[in-house]
Amino acid sequence: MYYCYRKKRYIMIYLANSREMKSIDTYSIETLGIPSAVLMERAAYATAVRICEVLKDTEGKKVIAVCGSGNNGGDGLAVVRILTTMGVSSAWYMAGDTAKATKETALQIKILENMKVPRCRSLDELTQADLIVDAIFGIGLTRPVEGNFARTVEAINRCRAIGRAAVCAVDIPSGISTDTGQVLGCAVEADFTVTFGTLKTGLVLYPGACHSGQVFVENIGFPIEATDQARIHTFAFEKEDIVRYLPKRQAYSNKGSYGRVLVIAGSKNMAGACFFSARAAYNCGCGLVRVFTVQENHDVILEKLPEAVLTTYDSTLVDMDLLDQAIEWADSVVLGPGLTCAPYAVNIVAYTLKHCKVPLVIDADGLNIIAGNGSLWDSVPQNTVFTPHLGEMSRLSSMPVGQMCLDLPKTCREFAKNHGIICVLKDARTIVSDGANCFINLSGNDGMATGGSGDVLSGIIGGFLAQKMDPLTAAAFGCFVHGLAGDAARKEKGAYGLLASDIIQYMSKIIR
Ligand SMILES: NC(=O)C1=CN([C@@H]2O[C@H](COP(=O)(O)OP(=O)(O)OC[C@H]3O[C@@H](n4cnc5c(N)ncnc54)[C@H](O)[C@@H]3O)[C@@H](O)[C@H]2O)[C@@H](O)CC1
Ligand SMILES: Nc1ncnc2c1ncn2[C@@H]1O[C@H](COP(=O)(O)OP(=O)(O)O)[C@@H](O)[C@H]1O
Ligand SMILES: [K+]
Repeated sequence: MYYCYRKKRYIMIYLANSREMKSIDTYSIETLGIPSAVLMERAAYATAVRICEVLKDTEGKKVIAVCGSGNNGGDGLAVVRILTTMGVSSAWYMAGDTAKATKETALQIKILENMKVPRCRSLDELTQADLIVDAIFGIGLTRPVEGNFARTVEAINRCRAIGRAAVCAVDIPSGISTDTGQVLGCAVEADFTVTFGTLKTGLVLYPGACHSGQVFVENIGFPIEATDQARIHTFAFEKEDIVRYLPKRQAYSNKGSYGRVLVIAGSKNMAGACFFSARAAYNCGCGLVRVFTVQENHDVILEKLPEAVLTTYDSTLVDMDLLDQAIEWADSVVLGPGLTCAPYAVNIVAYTLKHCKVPLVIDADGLNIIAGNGSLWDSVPQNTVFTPHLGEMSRLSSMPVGQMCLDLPKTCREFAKNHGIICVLKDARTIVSDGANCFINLSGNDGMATGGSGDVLSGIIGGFLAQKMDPLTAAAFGCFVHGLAGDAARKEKGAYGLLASDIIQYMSKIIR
């Protein structure tokens, strides 16, 4: 859960990487002249207030801050001073070398020494804490945590694991990469994180999101122009964005006004994929959906989705004229769910890629067919939306899943850039990129790891594309709506029994 201070100007949530965050910091301090100590004071004050809120009654409670020698450590030391002045019993432990302290951190040490605030000399003393402040590393972490630092991180985690102390991470849990959310060596597990200025990508990407606990984003006085000049390129939708981005309905309109989606999907014994995709496209407001599928699916689709227009084919002899007419008719095309990789399906994919002039979403077997037939890349239209899960992405890019996971935003962005497409890299935190900007989807839950869930997503994206949304927005916004519908379904049905059809059903609670 993320608590952001209300933004005055920005729509969507901004997610900074370490370079962008440092740029905001440096610009505020060096160009605008805001003293570093002022920012540090506000950061520490905001953290101290959150700590008091979490501790509720601070009487008899003890807080110990574990600090590095960088400015993250400086924040931690200032937290100890502020808590002390608030009457909270507090102490500090230096995990870093004081001789290497930054000027701001050295100043904080000096003040604590002048105030005679107790300093812990051994990690064993951490067991006396009711709350540990993790201020070893922030956005300045550059390499794996090892040696004494690793032992310190482990000591903090031990205190938490035995239920002795709660842990508050300052800015980001120490050991979590600000850019990728990966654990560099080892990392602190926090109950909550107080982060400054803006969310960081490492706080929302897994496993960083699990290490961060509840995240509070605090305004510490970075001016808006400092954020603007940093050119943050990663965003996330939030609930308030739904009304802003949803295609508008007009009283003076008809079904032709909201676009026509062609769903090329399904095969013998795979009727569900076309049903899910087609139904989801209807549910996001498009005017007409045509399903292009094998003749064996005729009756079941008509029964399950009588609203759909049907074009069926004989898979032993696909009539490409029928396919051509269907493509001509459409305002957007969804290609691939449940299609199989049979030779006739390869022909359908090849024909569609070559002749489709409207926005296209390629999913599931559409992706597998391209992965298995490299020459098809030549006919993929620019800005086509690809929706691979990690396995499909591995087939498409020949990159092992483990390697992709080291930096999912980079994997997604580079794939999109290299191929001139929009990539929707589906995972617990789906990433969407056009090769330049990235969206990280913050909605959704593990109940959605269920058959057909991806078919629903491709239908939603196709539905928004038909309503003239630009492909990047349709892809990112589609993921957000899909996840919110999954969250609403989970709330009422729980995670275990959640089915793809529930996601479709709950869509109408999200977009109305
Ligand atoms: N300018 C300021 O005064 C502000 C600083 N802020 C805080 O400052 C933090 C960033 O401070 P810094 O840039 O000093 O960076 P950090 O305090 O995150 O730490 C960087 C230091 O640790 C070293 N280091 C990196 N990885 C290491 C590893 N694995 N093992 C051992 N040493 C390692 C680096 O060489 C560097 O000396 C933010 O996260 C935030 O908490 C905020 O309070 C905002 C204002
Ligand atoms: N743990 C999770 N948290 C959030 N979303 C998830 C999670 N697991 C799966 N999803 C979402 O569910 C969908 C699954 O898609 P996909 O793997 O293609 O399923 P299928 O092939 O069964 O249709 C994706 O949109 C993915 O982001
Ligand atoms: K930290």
